[in-house]
Amino acid sequence: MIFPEDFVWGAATASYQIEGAVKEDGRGQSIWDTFSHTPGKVVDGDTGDVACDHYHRYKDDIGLMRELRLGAYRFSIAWPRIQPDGAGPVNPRGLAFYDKLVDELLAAEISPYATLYHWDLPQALEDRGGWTNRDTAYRFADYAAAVHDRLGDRVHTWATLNEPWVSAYLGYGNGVHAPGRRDPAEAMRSAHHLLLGHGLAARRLRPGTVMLVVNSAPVLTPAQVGDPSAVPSEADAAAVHRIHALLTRQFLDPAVHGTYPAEVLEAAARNGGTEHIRDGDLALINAPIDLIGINYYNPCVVESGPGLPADAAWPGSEDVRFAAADAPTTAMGWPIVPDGLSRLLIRLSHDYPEVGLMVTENGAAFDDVVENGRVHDADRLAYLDGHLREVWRAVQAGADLRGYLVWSLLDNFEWAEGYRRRFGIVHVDYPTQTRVLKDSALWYRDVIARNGL
Ligand SMILES: N=[N+]=NCCCCNC(=O)[C@@H]1[C@H]2[C@H](O)[C@@H](O)[C@H](O)[C@@H](CO)[C@@H]12
Repeated sequence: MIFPEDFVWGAATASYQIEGAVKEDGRGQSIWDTFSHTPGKVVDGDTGDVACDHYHRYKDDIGLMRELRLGAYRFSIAWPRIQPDGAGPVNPRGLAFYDKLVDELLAAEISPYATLYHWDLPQALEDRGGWTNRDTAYRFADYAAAVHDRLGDRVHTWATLNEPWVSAYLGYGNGVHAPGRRDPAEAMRSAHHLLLGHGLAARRLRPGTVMLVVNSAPVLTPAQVGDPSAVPSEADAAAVHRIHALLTRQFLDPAVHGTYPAEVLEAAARNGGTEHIRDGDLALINAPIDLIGINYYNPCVVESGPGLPADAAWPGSEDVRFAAADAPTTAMGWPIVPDGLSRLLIRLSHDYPEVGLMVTENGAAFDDVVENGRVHDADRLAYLDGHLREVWRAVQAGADLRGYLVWSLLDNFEWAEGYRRRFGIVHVDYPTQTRVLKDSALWYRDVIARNGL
């Protein structure tokens, strides 16, 4: 299975998950600093205070990327390093870190892909309402412009947001993520303002290549997981349609087509109203973009039935029951369904033919053991192999798929799960900060070398 000649192979990380140095060089506090230091929010009371100490070790980490022959490295920029209070003058020492990071990547012949927002909102903006406050969208656009002014001569691929669904519905809906608020109306307002920020920022990142990165999944009934030809009941088909609208179309329809699905407008009307959606907003959100970044881990399995009554993560899903998949699971409890990725990519390439696609995250957490300086992570290697075969199938089926970025380069701070969940193809021993290439990394290096499986 050989991929197109210009297919991009890479890896992805995010600032709060790997950098550490949370008080260094003028960095301001983010909502994840606040959240992780709030007792009970993160497993084992873990925080991103040190993480992988990438802020100080980035040159060695880029050396590992070069050893793996990565063509691209997707990282995120910590807004609180650039504008400690989320607005106003740029902090030169904060920007200087990313300036050096980019130069080191280019010297290693690795293309820098920068994500502007991977969840570490400046706390000062949250103190003024965060993403429930429309003004935050405008602050985000100013921040994006300031970073692009400095790095845009060398960074040519930009992601505005990482997974606005997670930011809105886990941050403001069920409170599992920072800032830990639990209000479905606030979650829906936040989703809209995140999209507004995306649209405003996208216009200020040209002439770069601009993408919106979403967590997406094929929404399937239990029967469809193993049998794509299974025909759902009318009620189950309605449940599938609704969740696909809430999870994926809520973000891609506005961004690519300048429209909201009726299901989203109805859910908003029943959860706080739609006053926050002002005339002209959809035109602002619908800024031209080049790529959709797809973060895929597992399918979303649903059927009709009593919904999760107070689950503010899914307002508008009252008559949908989330079901288990008949499949093995990763250490996160997420079902392993490789063909879910090809089914998703082919569906999205049909629904949004105007834009290209890139797999911007795909990977798996499994418990790792270091033995004799090696990590034989056969489960992770099998997960990646199986999913890459599906990526290849999607390309063969005609999807305009530009590349694949594995999540993640390094074991890192896995949000509310802390450090106990390891997604890296490179093992990190946190007490010593020693890096070890796992078997999956050695395998991935060979995949890149032969441009295929
Ligand atoms: N209800 N519910 N649904 C929960 C769906 C959440 C899916 N999680 C992701 O996609 C996150 C993405 C993130 O970019 C990265 O920063 C995370 O480390 C990985 C691994 O967790 C994935």
